[in-house]
Amino acid sequence: MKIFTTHQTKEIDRRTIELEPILSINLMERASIAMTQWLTTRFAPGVVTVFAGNGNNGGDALAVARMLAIGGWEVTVCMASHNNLSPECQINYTRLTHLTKVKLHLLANGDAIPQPDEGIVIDGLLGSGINRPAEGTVLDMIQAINRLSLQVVSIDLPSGLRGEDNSDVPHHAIVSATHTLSLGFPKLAFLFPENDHCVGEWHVLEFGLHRTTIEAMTTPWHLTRAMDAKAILPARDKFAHKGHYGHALLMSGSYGMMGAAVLASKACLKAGVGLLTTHAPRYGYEILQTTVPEAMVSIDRSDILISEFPDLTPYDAIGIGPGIGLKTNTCEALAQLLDHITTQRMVMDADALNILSQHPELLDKLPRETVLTPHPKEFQRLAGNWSNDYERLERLRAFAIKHGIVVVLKGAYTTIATPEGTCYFNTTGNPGMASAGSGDVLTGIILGLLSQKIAPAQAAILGVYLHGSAGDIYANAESEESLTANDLVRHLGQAFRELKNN
Ligand SMILES: NC(=O)C1=CN([C@@H]2O[C@H](COP(=O)(O)OP(=O)(O)OC[C@H]3O[C@@H](n4cnc5c(N)ncnc54)[C@H](O)[C@@H]3O)[C@@H](O)[C@H]2O)[C@@H](O)CC1
Ligand SMILES: [K+]
Repeated sequence: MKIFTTHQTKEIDRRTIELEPILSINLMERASIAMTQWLTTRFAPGVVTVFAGNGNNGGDALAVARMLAIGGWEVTVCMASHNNLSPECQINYTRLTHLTKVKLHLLANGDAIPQPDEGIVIDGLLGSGINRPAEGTVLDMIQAINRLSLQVVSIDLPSGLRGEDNSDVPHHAIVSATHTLSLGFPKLAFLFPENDHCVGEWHVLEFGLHRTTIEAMTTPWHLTRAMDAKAILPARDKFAHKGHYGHALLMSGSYGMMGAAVLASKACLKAGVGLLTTHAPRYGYEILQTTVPEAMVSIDRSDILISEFPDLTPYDAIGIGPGIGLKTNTCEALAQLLDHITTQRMVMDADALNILSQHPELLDKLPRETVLTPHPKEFQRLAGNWSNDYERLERLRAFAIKHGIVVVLKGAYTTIATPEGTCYFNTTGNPGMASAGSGDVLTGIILGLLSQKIAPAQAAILGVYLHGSAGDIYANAESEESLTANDLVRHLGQAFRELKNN
């Protein structure tokens, strides 16, 4: 699903009005009907306090207020004034004033800001038209809303929040919503951890924007829904043999860190690879042979770390990093590997990424479309610091473009950036997955998918989706708290099935 900028969304609104064609006021009515339907399926009729601004976000709010009043709700509306309204807001203001049972507070008349202690609040003060941090009366209303202990439903955006970059906006100048009803598309800002305090649960409401315009408009930002991940999943051939699904080489483990190699190996096998060879230090031999009997083991000359790599000819894809440590011999083996790799696809994680940040000259040797899977700290070591989430996203895109690689930045809404600078935000997963070994499992899954000749960016998108989905399946059945990396491996089968049946 595409994520557009606020500017693009306005253009889509405009083209819908022109090409459908539909009057702007009627498009607003359609959006307001979609929001009212959402509200009435979620809440029983009761008390609602509506805060409306003077632009089209306020127009939406006034239309929703009218529809709820007609539906039997007890409606109070609060506005700064009824002057300088946008044309659509003016029409909806007039329509609302015909309903005598709606209580209207105009702060310009000296009315106090209502302080309801029951029902729900609708926030339609500011939407995508915000052009400066909120101030004056609007800021007073935002702060009044935030002092209430009621559920707040924001129209399109929590008032005060911009669709993209919010680096100059203080938290106290944004409404803290319980739910945000995003019109047409999600906003980029919803996906940033720094906005978690204000966005609440967000929901995208469709209201019939112009299809062809949406299809033709390009954007670097996408959200991966089940149908997008499913489209990547290749069908399995009835006459396939194990060579069909590729031979993966996993280079993983060191003394005391063999668990990483076990988890990544298991995950790679569960992701459907044909054959797996795990290259590990000598001390890892028995561990791997007993815990992952399906994998072949290639033994390093070193007892305790990886210091070499096997002949690469048989392999379709290589995964390196989980638990390998940062010793000089291992760094040298990695540098050598990068000199010898030919057609193999590659995924690098954990200590392999730390080696890259210690030896940045190696970044130039990465084969095009190598997949790196850093968590934010690892990415910071690779690419430098950032001061806000928007800047972090820009840095991620720039880094992927500069080095011609696929970067998987892990976290809530794990973001996959391609060498072309396109970003895919994942929608599965839960906080229970921020635990030891979770990353090793992801590396194994992506390695398994790469071996099956799925293109690197697609393998990353699908792998991240399945990994999160396995976590969600477990958390729904058990709990987030008890989730361990092994649970992710165990539920990968169900994650595949759910995706196929979707
Ligand atoms: N084509 C349409 O009619 C549609 C518009 N939609 C709604 O329209 C909204 C955008 O409407 P607008 O572009 O009118 O913008 P807004 O309603 O977001 O706000 C614009 C008004 O607020 C003022 N303003 C900006 N920043 C301010 C600040 N910090 N403090 C105080 N006032 C400030 C502006 O000068 C302007 O008067 C969307 O968010 C959505 O809710 C939806 O109804 C969908 C269709
Ligand atoms: K709003």
